[in-house]
Amino acid sequence: MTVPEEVLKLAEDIKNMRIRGAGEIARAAVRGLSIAAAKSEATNREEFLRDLDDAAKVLLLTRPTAVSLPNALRYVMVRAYKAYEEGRTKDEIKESVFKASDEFYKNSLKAIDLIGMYGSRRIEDGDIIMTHCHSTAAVSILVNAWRSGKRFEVISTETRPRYQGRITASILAKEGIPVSLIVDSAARFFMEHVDKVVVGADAVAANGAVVNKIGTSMIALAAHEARVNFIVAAETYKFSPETVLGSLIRIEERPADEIVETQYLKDNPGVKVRNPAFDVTPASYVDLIVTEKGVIPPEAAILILKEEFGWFSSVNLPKFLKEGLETPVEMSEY
Ligand SMILES: O=C(COP(=O)(O)O)[C@H](O)[C@H](O)COP(=O)(O)O
Repeated sequence: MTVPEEVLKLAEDIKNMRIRGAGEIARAAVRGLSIAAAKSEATNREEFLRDLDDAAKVLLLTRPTAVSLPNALRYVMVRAYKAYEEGRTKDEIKESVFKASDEFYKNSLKAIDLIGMYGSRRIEDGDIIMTHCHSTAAVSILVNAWRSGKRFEVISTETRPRYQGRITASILAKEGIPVSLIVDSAARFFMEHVDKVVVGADAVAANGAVVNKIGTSMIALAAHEARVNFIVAAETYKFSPETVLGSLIRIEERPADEIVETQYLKDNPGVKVRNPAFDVTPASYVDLIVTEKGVIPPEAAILILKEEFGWFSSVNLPKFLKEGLETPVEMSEY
C-alpha cells in the first residue's frame, strides 16, 4: 500500500520543523501510526503490519537526532507486533495500535506536568535562570515555579538559526515572567549573573551525556566555569537505549540556507556553510536531569534505561527500526 497522505504530510511537517521539539515530534509520530492504522485497507494481519511498517519508516527518517521519535514508534510497534505474535485478529492488532498511541500521547503530556512539578522545586526566589532554544519540558519547570508563587527572571537565548528562543520568551512573557532575549553569543557575558541554567533534551545517552540544540554545550561550558547549576528537563522516552550498546546519537546537519540566503552562497562559491542542529554536553557539565520519574544525577541515566527498556532492548527492535536507525541521513535529503 502507499503511506496515507496525512502521514506523509505529518512527516513533511516534522522534517521542515513545522512540528518541532523532541516531545512534539514523538507525539506526532504516534498520531501518524494511528492514522496509518485507521486508513489501512489491508485484508489480512500481515498486510496490516506491512502498512504500519511503511508508515513508521517514513516517520522515522524525518529527523535523526530526537531519540523520542524511535522510542515513540517502538512503543506502539512493539505492542502491535506482540498482538500479532499472540495470534490476534487484524482488528485486534489495529485496536492495540490505537490504545498504545493514545497511552503514549497521554503519558507524554503527564510527564511534562510531572517534570514541571519536580523541577520547579529547584527554582528559588530571586533566581536568574538562563534557557536555550524552546523546550516544552524546560518551560514547564519555569511556568510551574512561577505559578507556585516563586519570583525569578529568565534570560532566553534567541537560538540561531531558527530562533526558537523567541517562542520561549514569548510564552514566558505571556505568563508574566520577566524575560530578556539575548543573542546566543552573549551567553557567557551574562553567565556571571545567572544562578541556574534550565534546558531540554533531544536525547540522553547511557553515560548521562545530553544532546540538545546547538549551542547548549557552549552554555554548559560557561555555566561550569562560573559554577552555575546546569539542569536538564527530559522525559524518560528521550533516553537512548541504543547507547547502552555503544551506538552514537546522530547529529542532524540542516541546510545552509537556514544560515545565509541562497544568493550569498551563489556570490561566494568558496564559502562552505556548516549547520549542525544539535550538540553533545558531557555528563560532567550536567548537574541534574529532571525526569517524570524524579530528579537524577546524569550518572544514573543507565538506571532509567534499565527500568524503561531492559539492558539489551535494541536487540529486540522491530527490523525496520534497526534498519532505519542505521540509514544515514545526508544533508542532500533536505
Ligand atoms: O533542541 C530542542 C528543539 O530543537 P528543534 O527546534 O530543532 O526541534 C529542544 O530543546 C528539545 O527538543 C527539547 O524540547 P521538548 O522539551 O519540547 O521536547
